[in-house]
Amino acid sequence: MKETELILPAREKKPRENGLTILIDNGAPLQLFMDTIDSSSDYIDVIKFGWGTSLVTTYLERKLEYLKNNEIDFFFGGTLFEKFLSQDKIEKFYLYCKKYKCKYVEISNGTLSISNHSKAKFITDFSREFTVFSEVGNKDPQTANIQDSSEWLSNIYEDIEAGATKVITEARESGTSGMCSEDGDIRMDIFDQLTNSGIPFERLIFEAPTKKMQTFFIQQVGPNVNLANIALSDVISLETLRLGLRSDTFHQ
Ligand SMILES: O=C(O)[C@H](CS(=O)(=O)O)OP(=O)(O)O
Repeated sequence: MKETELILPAREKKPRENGLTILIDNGAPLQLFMDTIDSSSDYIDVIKFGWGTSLVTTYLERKLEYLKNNEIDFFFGGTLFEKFLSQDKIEKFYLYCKKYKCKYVEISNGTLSISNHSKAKFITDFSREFTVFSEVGNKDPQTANIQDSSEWLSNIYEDIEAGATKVITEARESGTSGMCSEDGDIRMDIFDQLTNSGIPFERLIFEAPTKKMQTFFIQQVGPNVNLANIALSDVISLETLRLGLRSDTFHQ
């Protein structure tokens, strides 16, 4: 960032624990991927290869090499974990993560119908060898709608207890389920419950694919809120929101 006399919010330098920006790669072409990193690596902490895209991505190894050279971490989307689990092949998922030298693993139950308790057992198992990001919330809007805020809270506690380093709140790539209503509004019952719970925000990562969601979390939690499912094209835009350099958060 350029030096000026402006007074702006402090941001931890990388590698940081708070204020993480986690991008979602939904299968971007290699050149676009590398250009994004070249232009903005100071503002990218982790890249998630969304759902099962890592299986289909031709240049996965080259992307991983590029991330390593730029000190950016990565993980595979939780849906991939769920896919292996649905076919009773968790050992193969473990080997897949080892093969690609993953440091992080996402453990979720947003699509596959397993209890949070079962999910928590996998969190414990995987946390012996990986840093686990768990995910809470359902991808199906109808199922998500009937998950009340106390269920969210107890699931988050259970995940942390089981060994999750941070817990991701579901919103999908579209921001239309999990912690969001179908029209993209954040469910305030869940957010308020989280705020009142005393769980440090550092332990949470909010999926926030839209500017509206990013603005909300920056306003409510602060510039160093952890945000995920950020599009490759939104890195600089998000950083300016964090810094109060855009109208939406100008008066923070
Ligand atoms: O949970 C997510 O945010 C993503 C993306 S989407 O829900 O498929 O749009 O899934 P994941 O498997 O965690 O990448």
